[in-house]
Amino acid sequence: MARINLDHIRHAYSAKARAAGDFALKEVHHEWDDGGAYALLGPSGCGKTTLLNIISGLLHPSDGSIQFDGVDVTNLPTQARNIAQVFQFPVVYDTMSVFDNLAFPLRNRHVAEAEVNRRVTEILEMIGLSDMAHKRAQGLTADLKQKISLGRGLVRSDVNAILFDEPLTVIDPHMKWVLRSQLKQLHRRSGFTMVYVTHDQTEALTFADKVVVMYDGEIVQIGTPAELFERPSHTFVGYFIGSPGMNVLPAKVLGSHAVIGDQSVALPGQPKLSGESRIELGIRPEFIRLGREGMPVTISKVEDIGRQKIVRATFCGHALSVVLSEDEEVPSDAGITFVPDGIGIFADSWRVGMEG
Ligand SMILES: Nc1ncnc2c1ncn2[C@@H]1O[C@H](COP(=O)(O)OP(=O)(O)OP(=O)(O)O)[C@@H](O)[C@H]1O
Repeated sequence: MARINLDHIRHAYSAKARAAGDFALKEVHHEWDDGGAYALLGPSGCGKTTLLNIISGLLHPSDGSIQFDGVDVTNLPTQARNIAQVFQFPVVYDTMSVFDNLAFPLRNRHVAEAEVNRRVTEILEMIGLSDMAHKRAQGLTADLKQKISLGRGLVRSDVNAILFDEPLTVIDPHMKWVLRSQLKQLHRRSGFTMVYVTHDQTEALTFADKVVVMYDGEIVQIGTPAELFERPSHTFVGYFIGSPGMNVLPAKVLGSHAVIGDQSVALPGQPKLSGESRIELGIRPEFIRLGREGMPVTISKVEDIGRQKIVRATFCGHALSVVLSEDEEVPSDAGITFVPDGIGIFADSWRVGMEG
């Protein structure tokens, strides 16, 4: 396993790139822990695959360098980086049995046959393919073939890292859930450094210890699922993580109050602003209380989603969502209050600190 250092990495697909906007991946400078489970999460086109390909060696970054355990691998091809990869679509040897497909990376490295047997049997068990061990891969369905690809990615125990690029796309929804939990368990048991690309927040939040949220070519936050939920660093994180996402309301700040329309909201401290142009107040729907008192809102819809209700409303002319538990009532003449600790102030999209 290895610690991964991304040292001032940037990438542009055009050699003429100059301005920040020309870079598909803006500067990334981070150290990822040995044995960490990281998910790269973000919408299509935000640069996840570009970053993953730089780690795997499929792509040479325009600037910066990458180290595994302090060894510079920037100029090493994929084969020399000692990594395992699982792609979005299955890569299997059709003429081989399921067992031999998994054994291939081990036999290739001259691992003793007893150890091959032990590892392959363990992984087959984990991915639920023990019964098919001696069946030929040819003719199997796409999701069974993808399980073989996953198994092959997991079978070696001497890799620097395992990289997964949207590996569950072709797996049916129930199996997706099972495999995700098994991958998490395997990570706990094995301590592999794992990097997992996805645009699905459930997949990222269940798999990873640390979620790397990317937006428009930039890493906007690296945090535990709880940190992303409780203290999003950027309005995009607030909006992208959570369902519904964080409410983002244009605001003015006066000392330790925020003014939204004709309403004044007490803040947990005084935001440290320095002349930014766009100020917003962010609050998650879970941190808004709805009752007979408080600031006036106009409710447009109440959605029942089982153990919770989502109330859609308008507050000072802005759309707002509130999450209530199923037994909470929704008064006809409702008012809202914000839980102070759930409030964040964002200047030009980035969270600002507060004093006091
Ligand atoms: N080979 C390429 N040549 C030129 N531009 C590219 C190339 N590959 C990716 N891009 C551009 O770089 C940006 C980042 O793409 P990337 O594939 O890394 O995003 P992504 O987050 O992985 O998206 P997706 O989830 O759709 O795969 C996008 O604007 C994309 O159009």
